[in-house]
Amino acid sequence: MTSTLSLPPAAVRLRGLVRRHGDVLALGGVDLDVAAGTFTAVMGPSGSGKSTLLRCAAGLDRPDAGRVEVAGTALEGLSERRLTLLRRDRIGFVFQSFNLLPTLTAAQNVALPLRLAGRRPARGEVRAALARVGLAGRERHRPAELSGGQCQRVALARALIARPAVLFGDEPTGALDSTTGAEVMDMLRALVDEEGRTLVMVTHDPVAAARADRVVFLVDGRLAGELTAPTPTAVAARLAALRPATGGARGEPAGPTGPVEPAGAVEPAGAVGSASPVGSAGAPC
Ligand SMILES: Nc1ncnc2c1ncn2[C@@H]1O[C@H](COP(=O)(O)OP(=O)(O)OP(=O)(O)O)[C@@H](O)[C@H]1O
Repeated sequence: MTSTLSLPPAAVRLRGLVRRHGDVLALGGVDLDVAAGTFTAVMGPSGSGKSTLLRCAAGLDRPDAGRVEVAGTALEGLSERRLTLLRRDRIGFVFQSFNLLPTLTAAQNVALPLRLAGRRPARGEVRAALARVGLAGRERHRPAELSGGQCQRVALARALIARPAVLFGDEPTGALDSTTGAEVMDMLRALVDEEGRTLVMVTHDPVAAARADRVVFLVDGRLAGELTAPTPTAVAARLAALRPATGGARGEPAGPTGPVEPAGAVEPAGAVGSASPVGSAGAPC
């Protein structure tokens, strides 16, 4: 038996991950391990491949080469059906846009992944999930009756209801004002500290990234270092140091060695918290 096999599996293990979008090399061979029960932030200039990395790691996108393991299960070679089941049962996802179904109440939105799995929620399960994110008493509210921060909390409760092995977040506070975003970050941090959840989050915000245990940096689809025990100042300084090499600040295309196309909005069509592709009828609050 090799020493690798004797180690407990990482919650997420990426090896040699390559993903092309046409002529664009979005990921150029990424190796990354995420330990269970930790909070990892992914940062980098616009177009550096952060969303692509997250989507591949969460089984929402298939890499062209390389290996993805989530909670010890290798994703390559899984049929679409088995991949869908894995996403449904083992992976949670929250996005910048909350993707709540506007005609459903908060409780119905949270229960949706269970319903889609053919499971009736246990008595009190949905109520408890909403209470966990500070929304006790809001069960019957529809998204239009909730603030943006409350909608993101509903999305969070929905992502967690099936108790996924890993929660992925793609700029989960990106649509929120700083105070509300900080509240959501408090909640995410508490999920790791108090419940041992594993969280991997893409963000552009050094303050949000500094809530993580570890920040990994991507440039031109490749890992470009990491920070442990990050502070906002250290994260911002590292980001600033990355930018000259890649041609500019956020929103500018990467430099000559980088991707040749402008960054596209990578909206995860149809994802509703559990990473199951179950329709895209959700609308922001
Ligand atoms: N579906 C797609 N089709 C074509 N090109 C794509 C697609 N998705 C991503 N890309 C390209 O791949 C590269 C990486 O994109 P990605 O969205 O992963 O970067 P990012 O770091 O998340 O960017 P941002 O911070 O702007 O969201 C970019 O050049 C982008 O334009």
